[in-house]
Amino acid sequence: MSQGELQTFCLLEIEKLLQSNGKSLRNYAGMPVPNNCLVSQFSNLMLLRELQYDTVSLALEHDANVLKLNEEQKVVYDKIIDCVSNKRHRFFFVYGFGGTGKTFLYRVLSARLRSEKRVVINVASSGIASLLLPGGKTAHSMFNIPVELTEDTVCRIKKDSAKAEVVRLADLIIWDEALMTNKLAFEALDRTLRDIMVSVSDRNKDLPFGGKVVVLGGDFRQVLTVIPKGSRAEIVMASINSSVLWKYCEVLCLMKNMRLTMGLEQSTPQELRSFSDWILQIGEGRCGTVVNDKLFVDIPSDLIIPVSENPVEDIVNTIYPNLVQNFRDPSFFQDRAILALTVDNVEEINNYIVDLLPGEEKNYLSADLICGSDVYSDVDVDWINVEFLNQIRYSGLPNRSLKLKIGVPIILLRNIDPAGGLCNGTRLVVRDLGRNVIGADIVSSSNVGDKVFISRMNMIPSDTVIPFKFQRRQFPISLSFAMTINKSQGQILSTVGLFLRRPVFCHGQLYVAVSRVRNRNGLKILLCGDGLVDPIRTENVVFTEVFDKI
Ligand SMILES: Nc1ncnc2c1ncn2[C@@H]1O[C@H](COP(=O)(O)OP(=O)(O)OP(=O)(O)O)[C@@H](O)[C@H]1O
Repeated sequence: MSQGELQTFCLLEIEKLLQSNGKSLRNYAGMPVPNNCLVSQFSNLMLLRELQYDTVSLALEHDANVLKLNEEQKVVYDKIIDCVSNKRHRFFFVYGFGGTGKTFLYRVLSARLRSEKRVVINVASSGIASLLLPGGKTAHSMFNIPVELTEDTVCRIKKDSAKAEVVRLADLIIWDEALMTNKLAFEALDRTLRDIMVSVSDRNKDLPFGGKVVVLGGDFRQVLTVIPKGSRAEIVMASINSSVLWKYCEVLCLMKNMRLTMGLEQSTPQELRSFSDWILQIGEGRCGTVVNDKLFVDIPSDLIIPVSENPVEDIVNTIYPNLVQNFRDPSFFQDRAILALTVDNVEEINNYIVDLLPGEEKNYLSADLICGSDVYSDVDVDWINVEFLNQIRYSGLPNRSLKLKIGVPIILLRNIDPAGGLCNGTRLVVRDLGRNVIGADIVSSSNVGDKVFISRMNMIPSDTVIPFKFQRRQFPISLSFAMTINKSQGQILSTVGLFLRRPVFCHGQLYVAVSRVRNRNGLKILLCGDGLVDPIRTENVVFTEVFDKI
């Protein structure tokens, strides 16, 4: 690479990082900008990367792992490979609960096709799930899917761009955790692919996903796409199996739990099987008693945490025993968490624990401001003062006030650098509390042990429930002694405490919570509330109609 090329390459990388934080090199006086003549040459880097896999090592990886596929995985593998090899356009949904080996299967498929110099696009609905896929990206960043979706939305991919070229060449598109995404996003991708693929054959404009082989994966028992304040019908109607595309889809089921074999040091196969069956029954609403149209599940007594006068203290003592002594051990927080239903419950537990811990506390405050206040004709913006903005709290947005100490575990709330393992959902432990940066060690997903620095960023929530846009400048993190059940989706932990101050209220929440552990010994549940609470049973919410359309 010449000096000029090297400079353009570096500037493009810096520009990408800045743009993901809402800034550009052009915002900084005196900073050079990438040389336009060289930019087009580099934009094809994406394609180069897709074609530069080490085919020999991938072939070896494939040959070793394809032999390990179980019978049902092999059926799915053969079907997909057959479609790709014979250029038969198909749309599949791989339906299997956590641990049935969906990711393992995607890895074998990707290794096989990439070893043959074919292009595979691996994406996932969440950043944390994308890290598990080889060369994985979030679907929104790969396909430039707009945040606000309507029935006419298309992805922002120009037909003559390098990205369009990668998409055109792709032999297989895999999209994991598909049920976390609104069906409108898949419909936007479908329209975009038809449009892009017309240049290959006119026929493609009439084929689903422009004639590509598309594999979505997920588990209908889990929490479905989140619609703020959405009704049951709205949530069910927003999932992919309510889409016009679903009629083209072939569902491929995986039922054998491959993760079971990994918890064998601590449980017998029978114990693991019966625990796994109990979880599945919860997920499908097949166990419990119906009282006044509500489904209640009995919790085995050995899973229950007895409640005293201070339930927060009870669950903290159970899940984080000898907290003050263990607090300096970096592995102590790595594999355990308390799960709660609401942001308020999560905050109550996090603040309780951080106050218990030794060390100097630093309180980082956000800077909040309303965006474009003159454009809200239907909102009286005069009463939206800074104090009011400071009080806004909801899932996914860091708090106005962030109380931290060295050694506390935190979770990222934004995708900062997916390639470096810094995604929405990555867990870290704080090592340095600077004025403008926080130093931390990664303790979950890929890149465990890496030391990273996190700076403040501007965040503009896209929540339609708030009738105006505002910006919060804060570190994109929150404490993670406790997290919401929805946030825990996709994470596997060894010790989980489920804190139910009120029963679950949405499809999949109880299932997701109880299925985060590797085996039964790792799960404890605390039932409490202001009114009368049955100490051994809790409500389960399952939108059974979602299974009717599979
Ligand atoms: N055929 C197989 N042979 C050996 N190990 C396997 C096989 N299939 C899956 N596994 C292992 O079982 C574990 C669970 O598999 P995997 O993570 O692929 O499941 P999953 O369905 O993607 O789960 P989740 O939805 O929770 O991410 C992994 O450690 C994986 O390596």
